Amino acid sequence: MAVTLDTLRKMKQAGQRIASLTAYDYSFARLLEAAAVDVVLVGDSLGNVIQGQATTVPVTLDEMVYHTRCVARGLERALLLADLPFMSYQESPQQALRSAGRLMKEGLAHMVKLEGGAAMAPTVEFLVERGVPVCGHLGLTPQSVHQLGGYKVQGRGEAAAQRLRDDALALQQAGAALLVLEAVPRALAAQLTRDLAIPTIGIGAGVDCDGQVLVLQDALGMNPTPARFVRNFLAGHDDLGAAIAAYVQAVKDGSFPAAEHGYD
Ligand SMILES: Nc1nc(=O)c2c([nH]1)NC[C@@H]1CN(c3ccc(C(=O)N[C@@H](CCC(=O)O)C(=O)O)cc3)CN21
Ligand SMILES: CC(C)C(=O)C(=O)O
Ligand SMILES: [Mg+2]
Repeated sequence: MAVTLDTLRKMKQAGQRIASLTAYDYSFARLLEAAAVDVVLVGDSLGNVIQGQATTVPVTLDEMVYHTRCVARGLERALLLADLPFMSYQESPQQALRSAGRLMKEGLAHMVKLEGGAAMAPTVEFLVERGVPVCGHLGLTPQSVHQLGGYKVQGRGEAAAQRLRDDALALQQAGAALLVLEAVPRALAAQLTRDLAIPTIGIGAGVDCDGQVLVLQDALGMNPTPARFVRNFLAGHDDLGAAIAAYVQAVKDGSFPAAEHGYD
């Protein structure tokens, strides 16, 4: 049975963890599908791992559409989530709707993800009211790297934690159906996950999120300078399919992430 927004909601309620990985092409999409990955994300991290760029900032909407369409051809059950790239949605709700429309009509995405908090809530509401499922992304938002001053943990300290809580509630209130939490302290992510009705997907946010996501190349040991939250799942496995199945299993049984993959 296909994974839908309703499936994810019910998984949260039942305490079943959501396994997500990125993919950028048909061949890997098939491998993820075979391993029963629940949510396949065509991330703008393709700027880093496909194009070799330093950040996600230069990634274009045309590039996202192309990779999303490639991935779509390899999927059957998984929910296909695609990132809106930098400056394809920040200008106005109308711009966001046009960009999301391309990811869904040409890329065949089921849902789009955008970075940002309360300031993006009117855009989220505009999309959701017009039939576009939206996933939020809070904490370390890589499109803002030049503003954040690097890839650093977010939400440390009471003021920053309160801002993150307010942002999360604003996104949920606006109709977001899913929320990625990146590089935030474990206790804060746990609290957000408890307080929100919508599922949270963590990356460097501890084991208490409703699901986990990693960049595929990171999970396959291809990152020479991995962040703390990365584990190489290819180690000890004979092929890519077994490595991806091990990731799904570790997310489902709560053995990944371990304490060493998170931030206090
Ligand atoms: N291959 C890849 N994996 C990713 O997870 C990823 C991308 N690319 N591109 C876009 C962003 C950038 N991301 C990053 C990159 C580096 C760190 C990192 O090295 N963090 C350090 C310091 C954290 C701190 O103490 O403040 C770490 O050790 O985790 C985190 C997230 C996450 N995203
Ligand atoms: C790391 C995930 C959450 C992402 O946004 C991406 O791959 O672009
Ligand atoms: Mg992204």
